[in-house]
Amino acid sequence: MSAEPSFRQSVDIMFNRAVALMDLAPGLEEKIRVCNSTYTVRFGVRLRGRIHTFTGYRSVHSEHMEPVKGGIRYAPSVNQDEVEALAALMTYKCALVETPFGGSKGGLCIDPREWEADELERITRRFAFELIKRSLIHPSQNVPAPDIGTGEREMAWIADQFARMNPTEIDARACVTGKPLNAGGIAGRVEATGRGVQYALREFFRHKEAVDATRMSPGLGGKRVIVQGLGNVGYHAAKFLSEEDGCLIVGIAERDGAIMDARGLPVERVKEHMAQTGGVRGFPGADYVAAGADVLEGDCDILIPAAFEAAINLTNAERIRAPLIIEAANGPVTAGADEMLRKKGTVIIPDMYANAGGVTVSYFEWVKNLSHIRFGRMQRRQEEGRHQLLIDELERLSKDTGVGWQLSPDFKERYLRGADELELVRSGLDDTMRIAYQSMHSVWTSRNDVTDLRTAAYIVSIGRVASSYAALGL
Ligand SMILES: NC(=O)c1ccc[n+]([C@@H]2O[C@H](COP(=O)([O-])OP(=O)(O)OC[C@H]3O[C@@H](n4cnc5c(N)ncnc54)[C@H](O)[C@@H]3O)[C@@H](O)[C@H]2O)c1
Repeated sequence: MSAEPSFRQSVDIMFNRAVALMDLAPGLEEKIRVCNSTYTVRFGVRLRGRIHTFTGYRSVHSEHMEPVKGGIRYAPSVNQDEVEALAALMTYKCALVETPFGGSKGGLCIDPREWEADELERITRRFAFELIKRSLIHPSQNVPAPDIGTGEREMAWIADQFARMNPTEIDARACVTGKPLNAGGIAGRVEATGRGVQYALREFFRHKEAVDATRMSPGLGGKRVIVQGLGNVGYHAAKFLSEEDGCLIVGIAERDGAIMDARGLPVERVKEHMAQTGGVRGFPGADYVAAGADVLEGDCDILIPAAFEAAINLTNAERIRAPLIIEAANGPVTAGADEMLRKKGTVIIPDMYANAGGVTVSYFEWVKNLSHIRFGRMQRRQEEGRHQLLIDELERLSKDTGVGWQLSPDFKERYLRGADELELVRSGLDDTMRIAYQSMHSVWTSRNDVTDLRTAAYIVSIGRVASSYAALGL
């Protein structure tokens, strides 16, 4: 059995498979594939009576559109290969869901659980300082977002650091997305990636050819799901899926092991248990398995790896039983495992599509910051006016024709209320996930030489990046 390629090589292998089926201008393939630049910084922060040196990265994969976009990850294992792979995936993801960004990604080698909040704030501000002074954080150049180990809190610190260093920049808040609502964030960003996974699955199950390929019944009802990682993405995906009629979360794998319950796990209570105890072990009423990764091989309909890359690899791919895998994490299936699974007939909904909900809503947040107005604030009055006209007309018709019907007060109230920001964000996300799926699906089902969704997704994305280069020049 051959050794696993690195994460970066894995992404390139998948890219090359798609490019072989495309007719790109000579040399363009290489220009699209390579990472434009990666900045490495080592900086010191005085903490706990001594200087601690930290290593961070910000990689820019493609600037065919600017700003470039991609999260900042805090984990001890962060390295250049990883951020470059993640930055490349960002380029393809943004192209697939048509957010007008190039791809980037950053990371800091740190275990955030080892530091107090005030220490993390100092480390984050210092890291942000290094990136801001090189325009690697900037509203029109490079816009980070949360990833593993970071969230709203870190994004608020970064935004504030940028504002302090650029006091006259009116668009300062647009330098980063995933901020808290009261610091320029947008409703629905925290849940966005998990919500996107739910919308992606709903759309997948609407297409007969897709469902047939999994040999499952249509719809999400009755589906048994196993999730790996109950962090931001995994928790929201599991929670929203458990709210779908008849869909059961039968297994959750976390750092400290996994829990199983064929009757369905109550996701919010599991999350509360994790917050109190630090893990899933000891969750009442569920079976506990110490070797958490084994649960990925369990009997289920949908497997959702939502923790980290290479979770499904050459050592376990053959034993994966789920007919459908949706890659909520980035790169959870290695190139070798991907090949094995394709041969077995497992359908994989690829990461660049499956977890694109995050960057989609980040795009909405960035637009909101640049326009300096909450979504729905102006539309609401306008909508109310139009809805009132319709209601008046219906009531007049009812009177004139003598047909005795009336709109219920409850209907009027709901109809007149107008959309709020969360509804607008969710509907924009749903539209995006549907349209992106359809673009991938039509390549998958219309070409005999394309046998999987990942290759189809790459073909759509690479084609769009290539068109940008053709329009702009290099
Ligand atoms: N946050 C986003 O908006 C976003 C967007 C797109 C993609 N992603 C991708 O989704 C994945 C998860 O990101 P996140 O933001 O949810 O991170 P997170 O830090 O919030 O959650 C990660 C979870 O995985 C768990 N975990 C760690 N090691 C594990 C192990 N060995 N087995 C099982 N669980 C383990 C952690 O305990 C944690 O609960 C990453 O690949 C990330 O790049 C995140």
